[in-house]
Amino acid sequence: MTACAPFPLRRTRIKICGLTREADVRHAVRAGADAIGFVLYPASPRAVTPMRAAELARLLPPFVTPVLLFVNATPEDVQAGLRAVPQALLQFHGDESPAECAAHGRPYIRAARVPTGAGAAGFDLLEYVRQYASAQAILLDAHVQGYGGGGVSFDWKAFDWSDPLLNAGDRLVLSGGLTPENVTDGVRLVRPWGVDVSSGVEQAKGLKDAGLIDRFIAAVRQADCPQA
Ligand SMILES: O=C(O)c1ccccc1N[C@@H]1O[C@H](COP(=O)(O)O)[C@@H](O)[C@H]1O
Repeated sequence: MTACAPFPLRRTRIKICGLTREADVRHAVRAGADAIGFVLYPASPRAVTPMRAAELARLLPPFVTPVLLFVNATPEDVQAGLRAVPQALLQFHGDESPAECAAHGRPYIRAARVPTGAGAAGFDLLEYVRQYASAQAILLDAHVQGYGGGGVSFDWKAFDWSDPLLNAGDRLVLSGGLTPENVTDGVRLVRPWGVDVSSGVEQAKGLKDAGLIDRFIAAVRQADCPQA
């Protein structure tokens, strides 16, 4: 773990997503993850059932948040997830409208799918942030084929992160293709409230790699330390 003197000025929150195994959940928590995501999207290679998400969520100690990820799920499916993991935060990664996201009366994370390459510059992120005013967090993912978890980044330099309207309320979560190698730069540039990673800490889809998790978290902590 990187040491900062006298202490980090901020502590970027870390969510690790797409866990399917007990050992991975235990390791992510020991390593310092703040939130653990379970994918309740049957088409994902990382999908778990609500019952399996509940088994894994039972391993979480206090102050580590379970997150249930959905893609265009029916309200009944979201409710089934919440019955299984009642303390969960919701994450909507599909085409859900603000009203659909808010309909469950629960805090939720809304994933914005930012076009890759030069397309990012044409994406009105400020308008998106305004549209989802009821979201507890706006997660910035790259728009890939499928709905996410693609290990692809968008051009972080396409936006003015110093715009107080964009970064208002400390609710941005940087995601999409983060790895132990690029996350320090991403955090230093965007200064998000949190980061979310799936592919970048995996040995195979749904199977996390303890060494990569350790390196990822150390790299985030490095970004939290004031630069010399
Ligand atoms: O992980 C998935 O399979 C997934 C499926 C559908 C929507 C989102 C999904 N994962 C989320 O995508 C982002 C970026 O992931 P990656 O780090 O680029 O692999 C992240 O929020 C995952 O939680």
